[in-house]
Amino acid sequence: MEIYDELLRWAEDRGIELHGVAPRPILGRGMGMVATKPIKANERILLVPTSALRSLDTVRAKVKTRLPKDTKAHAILAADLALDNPTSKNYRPWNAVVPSRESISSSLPLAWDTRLHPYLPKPAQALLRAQQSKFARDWAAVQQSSLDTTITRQDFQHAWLLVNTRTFYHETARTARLPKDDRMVLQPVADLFNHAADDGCEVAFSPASFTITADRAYTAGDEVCICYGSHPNDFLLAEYGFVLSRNRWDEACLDDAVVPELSPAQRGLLEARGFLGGYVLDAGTVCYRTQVALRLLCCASSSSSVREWEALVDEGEDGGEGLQGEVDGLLVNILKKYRGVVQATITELETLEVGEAGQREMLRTRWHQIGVLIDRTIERLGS
Ligand SMILES: C[S@@+](CC[C@H](N)C(=O)[O-])C[C@H]1O[C@@H](n2cnc3c(N)ncnc32)[C@H](O)[C@@H]1O
Repeated sequence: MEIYDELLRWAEDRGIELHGVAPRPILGRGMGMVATKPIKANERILLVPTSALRSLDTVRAKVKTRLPKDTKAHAILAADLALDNPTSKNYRPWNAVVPSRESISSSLPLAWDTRLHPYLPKPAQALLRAQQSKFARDWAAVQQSSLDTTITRQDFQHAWLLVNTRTFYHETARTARLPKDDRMVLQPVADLFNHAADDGCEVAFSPASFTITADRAYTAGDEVCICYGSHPNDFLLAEYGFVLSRNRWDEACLDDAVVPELSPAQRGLLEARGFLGGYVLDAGTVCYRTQVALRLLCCASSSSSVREWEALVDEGEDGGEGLQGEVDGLLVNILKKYRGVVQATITELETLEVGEAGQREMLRTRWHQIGVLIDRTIERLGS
Protein backbone atom coordinates (compact mmCIF):
# COMPACT_ATOMS: atom_id res chain seq x y z
CA MET A 1 0.00 0.00 0.00
CA GLU A 2 3.02 2.26 0.09
CA ILE A 3 2.38 3.45 -3.45
CA TYR A 4 -1.14 4.50 -2.44
CA ASP A 5 0.15 6.39 0.61
CA GLU A 6 2.52 8.18 -1.71
CA LEU A 7 -0.34 8.88 -4.14
CA LEU A 8 -2.39 10.42 -1.34
CA ARG A 9 0.50 12.62 -0.18
CA TRP A 10 1.06 13.69 -3.79
CA ALA A 11 -2.69 14.36 -4.17
CA GLU A 12 -2.78 16.46 -1.01
CA ASP A 13 0.07 18.59 -2.33
CA ARG A 14 -2.09 19.30 -5.40
CA GLY A 15 -5.11 20.35 -3.38
CA ILE A 16 -7.05 17.09 -3.86
CA GLU A 17 -9.26 16.53 -0.80
CA LEU A 18 -10.52 13.12 0.31
CA HIS A 19 -13.05 12.97 3.15
CA GLY A 20 -13.64 9.55 4.67
CA VAL A 21 -12.57 7.44 1.67
CA ALA A 22 -9.27 5.78 0.77
CA PRO A 23 -8.05 3.44 -1.99
CA ARG A 24 -8.14 -0.29 -1.14
CA PRO A 25 -7.83 -3.48 -3.19
CA ILE A 26 -11.27 -4.91 -4.05
CA LEU A 27 -11.54 -8.55 -5.07
CA GLY A 28 -12.03 -8.82 -8.85
CA ARG A 29 -11.98 -5.05 -9.44
CA GLY A 30 -8.36 -3.98 -8.93
CA MET A 31 -8.46 -0.98 -6.62
CA GLY A 32 -11.54 0.84 -5.43
CA MET A 33 -12.50 3.51 -2.91
CA VAL A 34 -13.62 2.38 0.53
CA ALA A 35 -15.22 4.35 3.37
CA THR A 36 -12.75 4.75 6.25
CA LYS A 37 -15.45 6.16 8.58
CA PRO A 38 -19.24 6.47 8.49
CA ILE A 39 -20.27 8.81 5.66
CA LYS A 40 -23.60 10.64 5.58
CA ALA A 41 -25.75 11.08 2.48
CA ASN A 42 -24.84 14.30 0.62
CA GLU A 43 -21.41 14.54 2.29
CA ARG A 44 -18.69 15.61 -0.12
CA ILE A 45 -16.10 12.85 -0.25
CA LEU A 46 -13.71 14.10 -2.93
CA LEU A 47 -12.67 17.38 -4.47
CA VAL A 48 -10.20 17.60 -7.33
CA PRO A 49 -9.23 21.17 -8.23
CA THR A 50 -9.16 21.86 -11.96
CA SER A 51 -5.43 22.56 -11.64
CA ALA A 52 -4.89 18.86 -10.68
CA LEU A 53 -6.59 17.45 -13.79
CA ARG A 54 -4.50 15.81 -16.46
CA SER A 55 -5.89 17.36 -19.62
CA LEU A 56 -4.98 18.87 -22.98
CA ASP A 57 -3.73 21.85 -20.94
CA THR A 58 -1.14 19.74 -19.10
CA VAL A 59 0.07 17.76 -22.14
CA ARG A 60 3.69 18.65 -22.76
CA ALA A 61 4.16 21.09 -25.64
CA LYS A 62 6.63 18.77 -27.36
CA VAL A 63 3.89 16.11 -27.58
CA LYS A 64 1.11 18.42 -28.72
CA THR A 65 3.09 20.26 -31.36
CA ARG A 66 4.57 17.14 -32.95
CA LEU A 67 1.25 15.42 -33.55
CA PRO A 68 -0.81 16.25 -36.67
CA LYS A 69 -3.12 19.28 -36.13
CA ASP A 70 -6.39 17.31 -36.25
CA THR A 71 -5.30 14.67 -33.68
CA LYS A 72 -8.10 13.76 -31.24
CA ALA A 73 -7.85 14.49 -27.50
CA HIS A 74 -7.88 10.74 -26.78
CA ALA A 75 -4.74 10.25 -28.88
CA ILE A 76 -2.97 13.33 -27.50
CA LEU A 77 -3.54 12.25 -23.89
CA ALA A 78 -2.51 8.67 -24.70
CA ALA A 79 0.68 9.82 -26.45
CA ASP A 80 1.50 12.04 -23.45
CA LEU A 81 1.04 9.07 -21.08
CA ALA A 82 2.98 6.66 -23.28
CA LEU A 83 5.90 9.06 -23.57
CA ASP A 84 5.88 9.98 -19.90
CA ASN A 85 8.89 8.71 -18.08
CA PRO A 86 7.40 6.47 -15.34
CA THR A 87 9.57 8.27 -12.81
CA SER A 88 8.78 11.81 -14.02
CA LYS A 89 8.34 14.07 -11.02
CA ASN A 90 4.96 15.43 -12.13
CA TYR A 91 3.03 12.17 -12.27
CA ARG A 92 5.21 9.41 -10.80
CA PRO A 93 2.80 8.50 -7.94
CA TRP A 94 -0.14 8.34 -10.37
CA ASN A 95 1.83 6.41 -13.02
CA ALA A 96 2.72 3.91 -10.28
CA VAL A 97 -0.90 3.01 -9.46
CA VAL A 98 -2.58 2.77 -12.87
CA PRO A 99 -3.24 -0.81 -14.03
CA SER A 100 -0.30 -2.55 -15.66
CA ARG A 101 -0.15 -3.44 -19.32
CA GLU A 102 -0.85 -7.10 -18.41
CA SER A 103 -3.97 -6.28 -16.43
CA ILE A 104 -5.31 -3.91 -19.10
CA SER A 105 -4.72 -6.39 -21.92
CA SER A 106 -6.26 -9.25 -19.95
CA SER A 107 -9.47 -7.39 -19.31
CA LEU A 108 -10.14 -5.24 -22.39
CA PRO A 109 -11.36 -7.00 -25.55
CA LEU A 110 -9.45 -4.58 -27.82
CA ALA A 111 -6.24 -6.16 -26.54
CA TRP A 112 -7.49 -9.79 -26.59
CA ASP A 113 -6.47 -12.43 -29.09
CA THR A 114 -8.61 -11.45 -32.07
CA ARG A 115 -9.83 -15.06 -32.41
CA LEU A 116 -11.95 -14.41 -29.30
CA HIS A 117 -13.69 -11.39 -30.83
CA PRO A 118 -16.36 -13.37 -32.72
CA TYR A 119 -17.49 -14.76 -29.35
CA LEU A 120 -18.45 -11.30 -28.08
CA PRO A 121 -22.17 -10.56 -28.23
CA LYS A 122 -23.15 -8.42 -31.21
CA PRO A 123 -23.42 -5.01 -29.40
CA ALA A 124 -19.97 -5.54 -27.86
CA GLN A 125 -18.58 -6.44 -31.30
CA ALA A 126 -20.01 -3.21 -32.74
CA LEU A 127 -18.37 -1.15 -29.97
CA LEU A 128 -15.13 -3.03 -30.47
CA ARG A 129 -15.15 -2.28 -34.22
CA ALA A 130 -15.61 1.43 -33.43
CA GLN A 131 -12.70 1.29 -30.95
CA GLN A 132 -10.52 -0.53 -33.50
CA SER A 133 -11.09 2.15 -36.09
CA LYS A 134 -10.46 5.01 -33.60
CA PHE A 135 -7.34 3.27 -32.34
CA ALA A 136 -6.05 2.75 -35.91
CA ARG A 137 -6.66 6.45 -36.65
CA ASP A 138 -4.88 7.54 -33.44
CA TRP A 139 -1.94 5.17 -33.89
CA ALA A 140 -1.56 6.44 -37.48
CA ALA A 141 -1.40 10.01 -36.08
CA VAL A 142 1.42 8.99 -33.74
CA GLN A 143 3.28 7.26 -36.55
CA GLN A 144 2.94 10.31 -38.81
CA SER A 145 4.21 12.61 -36.07
CA SER A 146 7.76 13.59 -35.32
CA LEU A 147 7.43 12.13 -31.81
CA ASP A 148 9.95 9.78 -30.25
CA THR A 149 9.76 6.70 -32.47
CA THR A 150 10.66 4.28 -29.68
CA ILE A 151 7.01 4.27 -28.63
CA THR A 152 5.61 0.87 -29.65
CA ARG A 153 2.10 -0.01 -30.69
CA GLN A 154 1.74 -1.93 -27.40
CA ASP A 155 2.90 1.08 -25.33
CA PHE A 156 0.44 3.29 -27.13
CA GLN A 157 -2.39 0.78 -26.85
CA HIS A 158 -1.86 0.49 -23.08
CA ALA A 159 -1.96 4.28 -22.70
CA TRP A 160 -4.93 4.55 -25.10
CA LEU A 161 -6.93 2.02 -23.07
CA LEU A 162 -6.02 3.77 -19.81
CA VAL A 163 -7.50 6.94 -21.30
CA ASN A 164 -10.54 4.98 -22.53
CA THR A 165 -11.30 3.56 -19.09
CA ARG A 166 -10.25 6.43 -16.80
CA THR A 167 -11.33 9.75 -18.32
CA PHE A 168 -14.19 11.96 -17.21
CA TYR A 169 -16.27 14.33 -19.29
CA HIS A 170 -15.17 17.92 -18.61
CA GLU A 171 -16.26 21.13 -20.24
CA THR A 172 -14.62 24.53 -20.00
CA ALA A 173 -15.21 27.67 -22.07
CA ARG A 174 -12.28 26.53 -24.24
CA THR A 175 -13.18 22.84 -24.63
CA ALA A 176 -16.87 23.63 -25.28
CA ARG A 177 -15.75 24.49 -28.81
CA LEU A 178 -14.33 20.99 -29.33
CA PRO A 179 -16.37 17.95 -30.41
CA LYS A 180 -17.97 16.24 -27.38
CA ASP A 181 -15.61 13.28 -27.32
CA ASP A 182 -12.62 15.65 -27.14
CA ARG A 183 -13.83 17.10 -23.83
CA MET A 184 -12.12 14.53 -21.67
CA VAL A 185 -9.73 14.72 -18.74
CA LEU A 186 -7.89 12.32 -16.49
CA GLN A 187 -8.51 12.79 -12.79
CA PRO A 188 -5.88 11.33 -10.52
CA VAL A 189 -7.54 9.70 -7.46
CA ALA A 190 -11.11 10.18 -8.73
CA ASP A 191 -10.25 7.51 -11.28
CA LEU A 192 -10.02 4.94 -8.49
CA PHE A 193 -13.80 4.85 -8.03
CA ASN A 194 -15.40 1.72 -9.47
CA HIS A 195 -18.78 1.57 -11.21
CA ALA A 196 -21.87 1.04 -9.06
CA ALA A 197 -24.56 -1.53 -9.71
CA ASP A 198 -26.98 1.05 -8.23
CA ASP A 199 -26.97 4.85 -8.62
CA GLY A 200 -23.56 5.61 -7.11
CA CYS A 201 -22.22 8.90 -5.81
CA GLU A 202 -22.85 12.12 -7.64
CA VAL A 203 -20.07 13.47 -9.84
CA ALA A 204 -20.19 17.18 -10.70
CA PHE A 205 -17.82 19.74 -12.10
CA SER A 206 -17.53 23.51 -12.14
CA PRO A 207 -14.80 25.74 -13.60
CA ALA A 208 -12.97 25.38 -10.24
CA SER A 209 -13.19 21.67 -9.47
CA PHE A 210 -14.64 18.20 -9.77
CA THR A 211 -16.53 16.94 -6.74
CA ILE A 212 -17.94 13.57 -5.72
CA THR A 213 -20.79 13.57 -3.19
CA ALA A 214 -22.21 10.58 -1.28
CA ASP A 215 -25.57 9.45 -2.69
CA ARG A 216 -26.48 7.70 0.57
CA ALA A 217 -25.02 6.80 3.96
CA TYR A 218 -22.03 4.42 4.00
CA THR A 219 -20.52 2.58 6.94
CA ALA A 220 -16.77 2.19 7.41
CA GLY A 221 -15.49 -0.61 5.15
CA ASP A 222 -18.20 -0.19 2.44
CA GLU A 223 -16.98 0.25 -1.10
CA VAL A 224 -18.05 3.67 -2.40
CA CYS A 225 -18.76 3.80 -6.13
CA ILE A 226 -19.82 6.25 -8.81
CA CYS A 227 -21.94 5.47 -11.86
CA TYR A 228 -20.23 5.39 -15.26
CA GLY A 229 -23.65 5.63 -16.96
CA SER A 230 -26.76 3.47 -17.45
CA HIS A 231 -24.88 0.86 -19.44
CA PRO A 232 -25.83 -2.72 -20.30
CA ASN A 233 -23.19 -5.39 -19.69
CA ASP A 234 -22.15 -5.64 -23.37
CA PHE A 235 -21.12 -1.97 -23.16
CA LEU A 236 -19.29 -2.45 -19.85
CA LEU A 237 -17.48 -5.47 -21.27
CA ALA A 238 -16.30 -3.74 -24.45
CA GLU A 239 -15.46 -0.37 -22.89
CA TYR A 240 -14.34 -1.28 -19.36
CA GLY A 241 -13.55 -5.00 -19.41
CA PHE A 242 -16.06 -6.24 -16.82
CA VAL A 243 -19.71 -7.23 -16.44
CA LEU A 244 -21.95 -6.70 -13.41
CA SER A 245 -23.76 -9.68 -11.93
CA ARG A 246 -26.73 -7.44 -11.10
CA ASN A 247 -27.33 -4.72 -13.67
CA ARG A 248 -30.72 -3.10 -13.94
CA TRP A 249 -29.75 -1.63 -17.32
CA ASP A 250 -28.78 -4.96 -18.81
CA GLU A 251 -30.32 -6.15 -22.06
CA ALA A 252 -29.82 -8.92 -24.62
CA CYS A 253 -29.54 -8.28 -28.34
CA LEU A 254 -31.98 -10.36 -30.40
CA ASP A 255 -30.75 -9.53 -33.91
CA ASP A 256 -29.28 -12.98 -34.44
CA ALA A 257 -32.56 -14.51 -33.28
CA VAL A 258 -34.98 -12.38 -35.28
CA VAL A 259 -33.20 -11.31 -38.48
CA PRO A 260 -32.67 -14.88 -39.81
CA GLU A 261 -36.46 -15.39 -39.55
CA LEU A 262 -37.15 -12.52 -41.96
CA SER A 263 -37.47 -12.99 -45.72
CA PRO A 264 -35.51 -10.63 -48.01
CA ALA A 265 -38.79 -8.78 -48.75
CA GLN A 266 -39.55 -8.37 -45.03
CA ARG A 267 -36.02 -7.12 -44.39
CA GLY A 268 -36.54 -4.59 -47.19
CA LEU A 269 -39.83 -3.37 -45.66
CA LEU A 270 -38.22 -3.00 -42.24
CA GLU A 271 -35.11 -1.31 -43.62
CA ALA A 272 -37.20 1.19 -45.58
CA ARG A 273 -38.83 2.27 -42.31
CA GLY A 274 -35.62 2.21 -40.22
CA PHE A 275 -36.67 -0.87 -38.24
CA LEU A 276 -34.16 -3.49 -39.40
CA GLY A 277 -32.05 -4.72 -36.44
CA GLY A 278 -31.34 -3.20 -33.04
CA TYR A 279 -33.74 -5.68 -31.39
CA VAL A 280 -33.33 -6.07 -27.61
CA LEU A 281 -35.07 -7.34 -24.53
CA ASP A 282 -34.39 -6.52 -20.90
CA ALA A 283 -35.56 -8.08 -17.64
CA GLY A 284 -39.14 -6.89 -18.11
CA THR A 285 -39.75 -5.77 -21.68
CA VAL A 286 -39.21 -6.59 -25.33
CA CYS A 287 -38.36 -3.42 -27.26
CA TYR A 288 -40.74 -1.75 -29.70
CA ARG A 289 -38.44 -2.43 -32.67
CA THR A 290 -38.69 -6.15 -31.97
CA GLN A 291 -42.48 -5.88 -31.74
CA VAL A 292 -42.55 -4.19 -35.14
CA ALA A 293 -40.43 -6.94 -36.73
CA LEU A 294 -42.46 -9.72 -35.11
CA ARG A 295 -45.74 -8.21 -36.28
CA LEU A 296 -44.44 -8.21 -39.81
CA LEU A 297 -43.54 -11.88 -39.40
CA CYS A 298 -47.06 -12.54 -38.14
CA CYS A 299 -48.47 -11.12 -41.39
CA ALA A 300 -47.02 -14.06 -43.28
CA SER A 301 -48.66 -16.66 -41.07
CA SER A 302 -51.92 -15.18 -39.83
CA SER A 303 -55.05 -13.24 -40.56
CA SER A 304 -53.32 -9.87 -40.16
CA SER A 305 -52.13 -8.16 -43.29
CA VAL A 306 -49.19 -6.02 -44.29
CA ARG A 307 -51.70 -3.14 -44.36
CA GLU A 308 -52.33 -3.67 -40.63
CA TRP A 309 -48.58 -3.73 -40.05
CA GLU A 310 -48.25 -0.43 -41.88
CA ALA A 311 -51.01 0.96 -39.65
CA LEU A 312 -48.95 -0.05 -36.64
CA VAL A 313 -45.77 1.57 -37.92
CA ASP A 314 -47.36 4.69 -39.39
CA GLU A 315 -50.26 5.32 -37.03
CA GLY A 316 -49.47 3.31 -33.88
CA GLU A 317 -52.52 0.99 -34.36
CA ASP A 318 -51.59 -2.03 -32.26
CA GLY A 319 -54.10 -4.54 -33.63
CA GLY A 320 -55.49 -5.43 -30.20
CA GLU A 321 -54.86 -8.24 -27.71
CA GLY A 322 -55.43 -11.07 -30.18
CA LEU A 323 -52.54 -9.98 -32.34
CA GLN A 324 -50.34 -9.38 -29.28
CA GLY A 325 -50.95 -12.99 -28.21
CA GLU A 326 -49.85 -14.18 -31.65
CA VAL A 327 -46.73 -11.97 -31.52
CA ASP A 328 -45.81 -13.24 -28.03
CA GLY A 329 -46.25 -16.86 -29.12
CA LEU A 330 -44.01 -16.32 -32.14
CA LEU A 331 -41.38 -14.61 -29.98
CA VAL A 332 -41.37 -17.49 -27.48
CA ASN A 333 -40.69 -19.94 -30.34
CA ILE A 334 -37.92 -17.74 -31.76
CA LEU A 335 -36.36 -17.33 -28.31
CA LYS A 336 -36.45 -21.08 -27.63
CA LYS A 337 -34.55 -21.64 -30.86
CA TYR A 338 -32.04 -18.86 -30.07
CA ARG A 339 -31.55 -20.20 -26.53
CA GLY A 340 -30.02 -23.27 -28.22
CA VAL A 341 -27.55 -21.00 -30.07
CA VAL A 342 -26.63 -19.26 -26.79
CA GLN A 343 -26.07 -22.61 -25.08
CA ALA A 344 -23.94 -23.85 -27.99
CA THR A 345 -21.76 -20.72 -27.67
CA ILE A 346 -21.27 -21.38 -23.95
CA THR A 347 -20.36 -25.02 -24.66
CA GLU A 348 -17.94 -24.02 -27.42
CA LEU A 349 -16.23 -21.56 -25.06
CA GLU A 350 -15.73 -24.38 -22.55
CA THR A 351 -13.50 -26.32 -24.95
CA LEU A 352 -11.86 -23.37 -26.73
CA GLU A 353 -8.15 -22.88 -26.05
CA VAL A 354 -7.72 -19.43 -27.60
CA GLY A 355 -6.85 -16.42 -25.39
CA GLU A 356 -6.67 -16.46 -21.60
CA ALA A 357 -8.83 -18.62 -19.33
CA GLY A 358 -10.16 -15.48 -17.58
CA GLN A 359 -11.23 -13.94 -20.91
CA ARG A 360 -13.11 -17.10 -21.92
CA GLU A 361 -14.69 -17.19 -18.47
CA MET A 362 -15.81 -13.57 -18.91
CA LEU A 363 -17.43 -14.48 -22.24
CA ARG A 364 -19.15 -17.54 -20.74
CA THR A 365 -20.47 -15.42 -17.89
CA ARG A 366 -21.82 -12.89 -20.37
CA TRP A 367 -23.55 -15.52 -22.52
CA HIS A 368 -24.97 -17.12 -19.41
CA GLN A 369 -26.49 -13.74 -18.42
CA ILE A 370 -28.01 -13.45 -21.89
CA GLY A 371 -29.43 -16.97 -21.49
CA VAL A 372 -31.03 -15.97 -18.19
CA LEU A 373 -32.66 -12.86 -19.73
CA ILE A 374 -34.06 -15.03 -22.53
CA ASP A 375 -35.30 -17.76 -20.15
CA ARG A 376 -37.11 -15.17 -18.04
CA THR A 377 -38.84 -13.73 -21.10
CA ILE A 378 -39.87 -17.20 -22.31
CA GLU A 379 -41.28 -17.89 -18.86
CA ARG A 380 -43.09 -14.54 -18.67
CA LEU A 381 -44.62 -14.66 -22.16
CA GLY A 382 -45.15 -18.40 -22.35
CA SER A 383 -47.27 -18.72 -19.22
C1 LIG B 1 -11.81 4.16 -13.53
S1 LIG B 1 -11.08 2.63 -13.22
C2 LIG B 1 -11.53 2.30 -11.57
C3 LIG B 1 -10.35 1.89 -10.69
C4 LIG B 1 -9.73 0.56 -11.02
N1 LIG B 1 -10.46 -0.51 -10.37
C5 LIG B 1 -8.26 0.48 -10.62
O1 LIG B 1 -7.83 -0.53 -10.07
O2 LIG B 1 -7.54 1.42 -10.90
C6 LIG B 1 -12.13 1.62 -14.23
C7 LIG B 1 -11.75 0.16 -14.24
O3 LIG B 1 -12.03 -0.42 -12.98
C8 LIG B 1 -12.60 -1.72 -13.12
N2 LIG B 1 -13.99 -1.67 -12.61
C9 LIG B 1 -14.74 -0.58 -12.36
N3 LIG B 1 -15.93 -0.90 -11.84
C10 LIG B 1 -15.96 -2.23 -11.75
C11 LIG B 1 -16.94 -3.18 -11.30
N4 LIG B 1 -18.13 -2.80 -10.81
N5 LIG B 1 -16.63 -4.49 -11.36
C12 LIG B 1 -15.43 -4.90 -11.85
N6 LIG B 1 -14.46 -4.06 -12.30
C13 LIG B 1 -14.72 -2.74 -12.23
C14 LIG B 1 -12.54 -2.03 -14.60
O4 LIG B 1 -11.33 -2.69 -14.85
C15 LIG B 1 -12.54 -0.65 -15.24
O5 LIG B 1 -11.97 -0.64 -16.52
